[in-house]
Amino acid sequence: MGKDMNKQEPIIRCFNVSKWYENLCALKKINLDICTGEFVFITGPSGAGKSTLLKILYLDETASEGQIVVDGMNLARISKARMPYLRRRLGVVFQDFKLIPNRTVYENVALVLEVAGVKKSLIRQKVLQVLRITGMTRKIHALPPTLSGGEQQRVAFARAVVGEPAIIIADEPTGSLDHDSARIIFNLLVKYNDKGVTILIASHNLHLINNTNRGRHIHLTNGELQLM
Ligand SMILES: Nc1ncnc2c1ncn2[C@@H]1O[C@H](COP(=O)(O)OP(=O)(O)OP(=O)(O)O)[C@@H](O)[C@H]1O
Repeated sequence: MGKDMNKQEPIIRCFNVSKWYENLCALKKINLDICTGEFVFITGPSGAGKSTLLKILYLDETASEGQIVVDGMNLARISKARMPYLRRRLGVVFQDFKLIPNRTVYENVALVLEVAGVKKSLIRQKVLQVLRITGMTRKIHALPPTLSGGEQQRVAFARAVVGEPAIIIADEPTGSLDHDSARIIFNLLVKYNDKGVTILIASHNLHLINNTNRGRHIHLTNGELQLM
């Protein structure tokens, strides 16, 4: 299939997705298609439901109602055996990095591939490659607490992409970073999008959003979706 045709195919589909936390409705009947290779920004005020939507997509939460299909897999019906495969199709970047503090940069990134059973020599090759892309090679033996916030996020980014995901989901990845570090992370997202990776990013950083011609902008308010 040609690249242009590929772009038309939704890699994420949400049909009437709702999420309740007890009496609180965090998402209300969300309908959303995201095509392969798209770059999508989700904005909205605090409490609008951005993280909830992303968590459902990266399997950290389950929807209360509705149907979600990610990369052809219906999340409500996916078998336990297929779950690790789906997780590997997703690279997740968090605002607070979520690195393991007592493991080195190399070990943090390598862990993803070790869990997936990749052989050691290939792990080394892939980890070195993503550390080079993220500019973190010289900190390969450092522990995360000794790194700046921007450096920690670059390691977290390397960890998210080392398994060559089809989709990168980033929840406020630049939220705690200074402007230059935010720009580096944003440029990495753009670089991967250029390779065909689908990007879904929740961000308050209107400066970055407004300074790129890239992407579709989706706005959430009180759990309801508005296409911009
Ligand atoms: N585990 C939870 N239990 C109960 N309520 C929750 C839980 N997680 C989120 N909520 C509530 O759901 C609503 C949506 O929260 P969510 O974190 O998705 O918003 P958000 O748009 O990501 O906000 P922010 O920009 O501040 O991160 C909020 O009212 C929040 O308090």
